[in-house]
Amino acid sequence: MPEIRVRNLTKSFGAHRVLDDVTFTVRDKECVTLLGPSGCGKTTTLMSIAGFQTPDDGTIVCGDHVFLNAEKRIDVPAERRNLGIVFQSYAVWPHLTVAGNVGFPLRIRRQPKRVIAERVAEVLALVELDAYADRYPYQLSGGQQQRVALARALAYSPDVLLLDEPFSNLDAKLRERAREWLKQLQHSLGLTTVFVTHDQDEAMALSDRIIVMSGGRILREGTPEEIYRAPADRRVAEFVGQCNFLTGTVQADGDGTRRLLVPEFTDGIAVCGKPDPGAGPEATIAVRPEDIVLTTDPGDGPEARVLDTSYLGDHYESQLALGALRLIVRTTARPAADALHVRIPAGVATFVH
Ligand SMILES: Nc1ncnc2c1ncn2[C@@H]1O[C@H](COP(=O)(O)OP(=O)(O)OP(=O)(O)O)[C@@H](O)[C@H]1O
Repeated sequence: MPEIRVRNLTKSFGAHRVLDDVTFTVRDKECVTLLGPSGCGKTTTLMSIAGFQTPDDGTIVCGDHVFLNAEKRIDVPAERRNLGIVFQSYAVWPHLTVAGNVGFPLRIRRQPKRVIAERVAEVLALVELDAYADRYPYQLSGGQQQRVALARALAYSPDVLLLDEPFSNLDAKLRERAREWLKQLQHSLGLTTVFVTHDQDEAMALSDRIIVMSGGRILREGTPEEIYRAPADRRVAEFVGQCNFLTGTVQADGDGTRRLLVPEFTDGIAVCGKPDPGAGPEATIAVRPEDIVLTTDPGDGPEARVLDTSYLGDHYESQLALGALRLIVRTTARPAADALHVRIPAGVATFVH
C-alpha cells in the first residue's frame, strides 16, 4: 500500500481559514487518526485527500500519484484516486441486498459477473457477513450496516482507506467491538488508513499514530503513548484524557533536572523531558490524575483535603484541595478522609506550552 504525503494544505471558506498549513505523512500500512474537537478541520482534511474538497494551497501525493498540486493546478477527480471511503452515516443503499451493495462499485467498473460474485464473497467473509449476503439493510443492525459499507469500500481493493467517524452512530458496546474488529482487519490487510474521530478512546485504541488538530492546525503528532505521556501542548493534554496543570517558576538543578516551584510544594516538582519551557522563568506542567500518589506519610509531601470522591468501577476519582490549588487524583483504593499527603513522583510531570 502507498504512503500519503500531505503538505502545506490551506483552505478558507470566505474569511474563515479552516486549514492552516497542514502537513503530515501516513506511512505504508499505518493507521493514522486525525483527532480534535468539532470544527477543527479533520473532515476537510480527509475530504481533501478523498478529492471532495479542493484546498486553496498545498500538495497531496499518494505513492507516486499526485492527487493535488494547487500551484500546478493538478486536482485528480475523486473517482480516479482509488480510495475506499466510509462515512459517518450508514451509506448503504436500502433497495439493494448486502451482496448488491458490496458488488455495486465493481458493477460500475464493468467487471464480469463471475469476478463480482467471487470478490463479493471474499470481502463479505472478511467482514464476517457471508451469511447475510441476501439480506436487505433494514434486516441488519447498525454495526452490521456499517460493516457492509466497509465491505463495499474494500470491494475494489482500494490503495488507501479513509474513514470518517464510521462508528459514531453505534452504541458504546457495539462501538468497542467494531473498533477491535476494524483494527484486526486493518492490520491483517496492511491497509494504509486515515481515520477521523473526535473520540479520544477510539483514537488511542485504533491508531499507530495520532494527529491532534485544533483551529485548522496540527498541534501534536505522535504515537498514542507519546500524545498521552508528553502532550507538549496544553490543549492536547486537555483533549486527550484528564490533566492537572500547575504553573510556577523553573529551577534548574546541578544535575540537569528541572523543578517547578509552586507555593504548595515546598521542594518543587521534578519535571522530565521536553519541550523546554523556554527562556522565561515561568512555566506550566501537566500531571495526569493517575500519576499522583496519595500517602499518609507527612514526609511525602503537602497535606491535602478531599473535597469529593466518585467511585467509577475500576478506580476512584477525587478532587483534592491543597490550599487554593485543586487537583484531580485517580486511585485504585478510596483515599483516606484525613491525614492525606500528596506526592508527585519524579518523571511524571511534563512541560506544556
Ligand atoms: N462548505 C463549507 N462552507 C463554509 N464553512 C465550512 C464548509 N465546510 C466546513 N466548513 C467549516 O470549516 C470548519 C472545519 O470543518 P470540518 O468539517 O473539517 O471540521 P471537523 O473537525 O471535521 O468537525 P466535526 O467533528 O464537527 O465534523 C468548520 O468551522 C466548518 O464550519
